[in-house]
Amino acid sequence: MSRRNKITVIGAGNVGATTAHWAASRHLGDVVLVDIKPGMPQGKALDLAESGPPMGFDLNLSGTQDYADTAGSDVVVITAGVPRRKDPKTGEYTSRDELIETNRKIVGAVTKGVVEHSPDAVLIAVANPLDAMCHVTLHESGFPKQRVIGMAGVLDTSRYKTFIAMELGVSVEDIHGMVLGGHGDTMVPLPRHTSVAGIPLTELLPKDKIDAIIQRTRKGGGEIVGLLGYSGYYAPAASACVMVESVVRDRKRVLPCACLCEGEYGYDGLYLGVPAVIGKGGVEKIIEMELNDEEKAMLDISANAVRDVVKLLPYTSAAS
Ligand SMILES: NC(=O)c1ccc[n+]([C@@H]2O[C@H](COP(=O)([O-])OP(=O)(O)OC[C@H]3O[C@@H](n4cnc5c(N)ncnc54)[C@H](O)[C@@H]3O)[C@@H](O)[C@H]2O)c1
Ligand SMILES: O=C(O)C[C@H](O)C(=O)O
Repeated sequence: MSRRNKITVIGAGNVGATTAHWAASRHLGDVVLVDIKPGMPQGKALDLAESGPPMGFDLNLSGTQDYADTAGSDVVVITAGVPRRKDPKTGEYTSRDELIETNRKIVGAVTKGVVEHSPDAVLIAVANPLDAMCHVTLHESGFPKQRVIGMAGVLDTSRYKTFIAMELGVSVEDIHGMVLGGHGDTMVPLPRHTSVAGIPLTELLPKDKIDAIIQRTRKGGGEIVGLLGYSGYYAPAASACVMVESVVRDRKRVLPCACLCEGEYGYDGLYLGVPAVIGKGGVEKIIEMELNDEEKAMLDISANAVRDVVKLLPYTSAAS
C-alpha cells in the first residue's frame, strides 16, 4: 500500500496553523503540527481534522510536542519563531532583522529536533530574518543545500502580482513575473521580466505606476504589520504551501526561493532569492536569468543587505 506524503509544520501559530490548513485543503498529505505550547498544536490539529467532513478532506492531522511523531516527514516547514509586532503606543514596529538573536536559537533548536527523525526531508525555512534563518537551518541540519530552501520570493511575488492586478483591474492569474533578492526592503521586483498574458508590463503601465507598485511590494510585510499590529499569515502560508506542493508532487515549478548560491549570479555561500526548479529533491536547479546592469546592481544591494545580517550569525564565514 502506498503511503501518503507526510508534512510537518513546526510552530503552530499564525503561519504554521494556516499552512496546515492550506495543505489539508489542497490534500497535499498528512500533517503533523509541532509547537512548544502544550495542547495548542493538538487542539488546532483536532479542530482542523474536524473541518474535514464539511470541506471534503480525509487526511491525518495531529499535533505534538514530541519530534518522534514527525519521523519520516517528506517536507518540514519551519515557522517557529517570533514575528515582528507594532508597538500600540508609538506605532513603531521592529525590523525583521532585529529578530535574529531570538529566532536563530529557536530555529537552530527545532532544526536539530527535526533532522534527528527525518533525515531525508526537504526543509522549508519561514521564520525571519528569512535569508539568515536559511543559513541557520543549513548549518544545524547538516543537510545538502538542495534540501534547505527559504520561503520569501513566492510571497513577495504574490504581493507584486496582487498590486499589479489591482492597478490594471485584471485577473492575477494572467500576471507572470518574479521578485528576487533578500526578503527585505531591498528585494528586487523585475518589471522588465513581468507580463500580463504575455504583454510586457512596461507597455501597460507608466514608469511612475510601476515604481509605486515596486515600493509597495518592498514594504508589503510592513504594510500588513501596520494594519494588523503583527505579521500577516494567509499569503505567507499559501506561499509555503505552493513550495510544499511542488516538492511532494514533484511538480518542478519554477519558483523564486531563497537558495544557497555557490557561484550563481556571482554570489558565493549566500542564501538569496533566485528562480529555482523545485521538485521531490528540493532545489533541482537554480536558473540564472539575464539581468541588465541596473537589475544586477539592485540584486547586489540586496545581497549586501542579506550578507550584513548573515554576518551576525556566530558560525558563518561571512558569505562573499
Ligand atoms: N518568510 C516569510 O515570508 C514570512 C512570512 C510571515 C511570517 N514569517 C515569520 O514566521 C515566523 C512565525 O510567524 P507567526 O506569525 O506564525 O508567529 P506566531 O507567534 O503566530 O507563531 C509562532 C509559533 O512558534 C512557536 N514556537 C516558538 N518557539 C518554538 C519552539 N522552540 N518549538 C516549537 N514551536 C515554537 C510559538 O509557540 C508560536 O506558536 C516569524 O518569525 C515571522 O516573522 C516569515
Ligand atoms: O513582514 C513580516 O513581519 C512577516 C513577513 O516577512 C512578511 O513579509 O509578511
